[in-house]
This record gives sequence, structure tokens and C-alpha cells, in this order.
Amino acid sequence: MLRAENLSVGYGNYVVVKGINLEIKEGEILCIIGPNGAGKSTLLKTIASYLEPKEGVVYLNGKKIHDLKPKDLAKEMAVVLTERVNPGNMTGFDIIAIGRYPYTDLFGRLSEKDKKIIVESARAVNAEYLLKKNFFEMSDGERQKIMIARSLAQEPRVLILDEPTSFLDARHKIELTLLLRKLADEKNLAIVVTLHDIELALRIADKMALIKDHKVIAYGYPENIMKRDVVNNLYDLKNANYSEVIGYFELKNNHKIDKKVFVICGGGSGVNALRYLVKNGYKVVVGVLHKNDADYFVAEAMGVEIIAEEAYSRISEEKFKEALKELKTSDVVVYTDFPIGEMNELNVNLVEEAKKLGKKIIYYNGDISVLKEI
Ligand SMILES: Nc1ncnc2c1ncn2[C@@H]1O[C@H](COP(=O)(O)OP(=O)(O)OP(=O)(O)O)[C@@H](O)[C@H]1O
Repeated sequence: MLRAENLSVGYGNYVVVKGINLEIKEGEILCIIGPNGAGKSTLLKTIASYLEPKEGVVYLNGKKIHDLKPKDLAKEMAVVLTERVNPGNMTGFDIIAIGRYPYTDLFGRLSEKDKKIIVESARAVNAEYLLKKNFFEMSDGERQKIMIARSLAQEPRVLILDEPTSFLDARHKIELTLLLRKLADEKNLAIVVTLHDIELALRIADKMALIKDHKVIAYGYPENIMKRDVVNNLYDLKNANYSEVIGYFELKNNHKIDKKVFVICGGGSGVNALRYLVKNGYKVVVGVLHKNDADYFVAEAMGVEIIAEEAYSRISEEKFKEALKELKTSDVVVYTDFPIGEMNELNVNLVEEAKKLGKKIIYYNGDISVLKEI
């Protein structure tokens, strides 16, 4: 449906991104991600025909998009950009009505059909209650909904959105991304969207294009391309690691406090304690974990020292000894169990050994404030 072939985009003599090859079909969402200034908006604007390509072609249903008349293009493609708009004294209905311009007469008169589509477009984004409200009296989330409703009123087959979740809180970000998924699924729209929230992008995108250093460094199924090395490199991460398991970042264990804390946990019970300790700069050791334990995945992304066993079987004598060695040199031992009150035998033994060693021991029961005693 929409295809970019050997596309280069930019301004004047400045080529921002080159050699872009992308394709998106009806009902699919393509998310474009990359660091600030990488050229995401420039690419979107070129795909939307606001900018001429430096090289290459964008095809919409086999036709060169830059050759289409604006009114014809508007029937096929709607665009929602980030710029905050100030439309003056207009209601939600008036703004959405602008989306009907490709279909109205010279005087912009709205037919009954137009009015019906305007109301339906508001309904599609759960914004019927905003039809009579003044745009300047709406919250950022409500305005964003109205802008999307306006684009839907165009009855497009392709929707282009630049950073639609900026200015939105967590709930509205999630709602908006889910709305995009719904529009792709139910209205069969092809959607191209730039997002800074990679965790949300991962969850709704059919395809992803990662832009950096003037090129598309990865393109394809998000589940295939969002690997640690690729994402760390995309954002030049130094103090954090991308974790494929959680689909987001963990801070690296850059200890600043000269205190070694041994964490005994398992099954995810230690995740928050580990985050607290790493955030506060302690030197952290964790174990003994299985290599498919939730605590292992988080600790691994943090670069925390882990005593772990390869297979999901009984922990070997050797690993236990390794843990004891670390216990001896630790200043504090934090232990937690999962489920609460059902700590496994190995961890019980480790806590017993810590007691024998006279270590300061803290039981973390879900309230992080107990760790302030360290
Ligand atoms: N109108 C313009 N004229 C010249 N250069 C521009 C123009 N708009 C943007 N640029 C430059 O093009 C590059 C890419 O900008 P663009 O806005 O496409 O990046 P982006 O990936 O969308 O960034 P962000 O994540 O910060 O929104 C930047 O170096 C920017 O300074």
C-alpha cells in the first residue's frame, strides 16, 4: 500500500537520512524510532508529501505520492503532526469538521453525511463528549484525540502521526497507542507513527524502523530487531542496558558506595530491591539464581554480579560455595522470598550461613524502606 524506495530525505543540501526502503500494508503499524534529531519527523514529512525527497520515491498504491494532487492525497492519507495548534475559538466538532475538507464544496458546507462522519470519528476515539467543548479548554490528551478524530474524518487509508504521545501521561499514552492498534485492526488503516516510548512501540508495532547516523540501522518485526546491542547502540547508552525481557532499560550497577550487599532472592522477588540498591550506588551481588529466573534477567541487564546455575535443576555444591565466598566478603545480606514465606531450602541455608558469619541481615518483605538501614 505504502512503499518507500531508496528514499533520501533532508533539507536543501543536507541529507538527513538516506537509502530508506520501507513497506507498509493495510492494517499494519510501522513505528519509527531513533534518538533526537535522527530524522524521524523529516522522514514522516517526506512520506506525507510535505517535503520533496532528495532521492528515491514514495509509492501509495503504486502511484508516486509526490505526483498526487493535495485533495486526492488527502482522501487517502491523513497526517497528525506534533506542533501544538492554536485554532482560536473552535469546538471539537469544528476541528474535526476540517477533516472533511477534501469532500466538501467550495464553501466548505457540511452535508448530513459529513456531520455523521464527524460524530462517528469522535466516537472512534471516545471523544463524543468533546464535540461541543472549546478546543482551548481541552486537556492535551483530549486535544490529541480531537486531532486524530479530525484525521479519521478524512476517511483516509493511511494515517501518519508524529509523536502522538508527547504531552500525555502514562494512562493516556497507553490508551492512545491502543487506539492506534484498534484503528489498524478495525478500520484496516495503515499507520506510520514516530514514538519515543519504545516499550509502547514494541507492543503495538507490526514493523519497526530504527534510524540513526543518517540511515535505517534496523527494520523489521520489532521482536526480531529490538536486541540489546541494537537498542543500546541506537541511543548510545552508557549507563543503562536495554533488556529484551522487560522491553525497556535497566540502570547499570555503577557502584559509588563502598558497601557490598548480597541479595538472596528468586522468582522476581528481588527485582525492586535490586533496582533500589543499584539506583543508590551499592555494590550488588545476587545469587544463587537459575539462568531463567526473573531476578536473573533484571540483574543481568544491570550488570550486577550474579552467581547463577545454567540449568533449571538443583543448585550444585560448587555454586553454593561460590555464594558463601561472596557472603563472607559482603557487608550486608538482604534476603527475600517468593512467594512470601516459602523460601527455598538453598536460600534458607544461605541465610543461616550469613547469621553464622555474623552479617547484618535485612529481610525485604516488599517495603523498600527496610533497606534504608544499610
Ligand atoms: N526545516 C529544517 N531545515 C533544516 N534542517 C532541519 C529542519 N528541520 C529539522 N532539521 C534538521 O534535520 C535533522 C532531523 O530532524 P528531525 O526533526 O527530523 O529529527 P527527529 O528524529 O524527528 O528528532 P526528535 O526526536 O528530536 O523530534 C536535525 O538535525 C534537524 O536539526
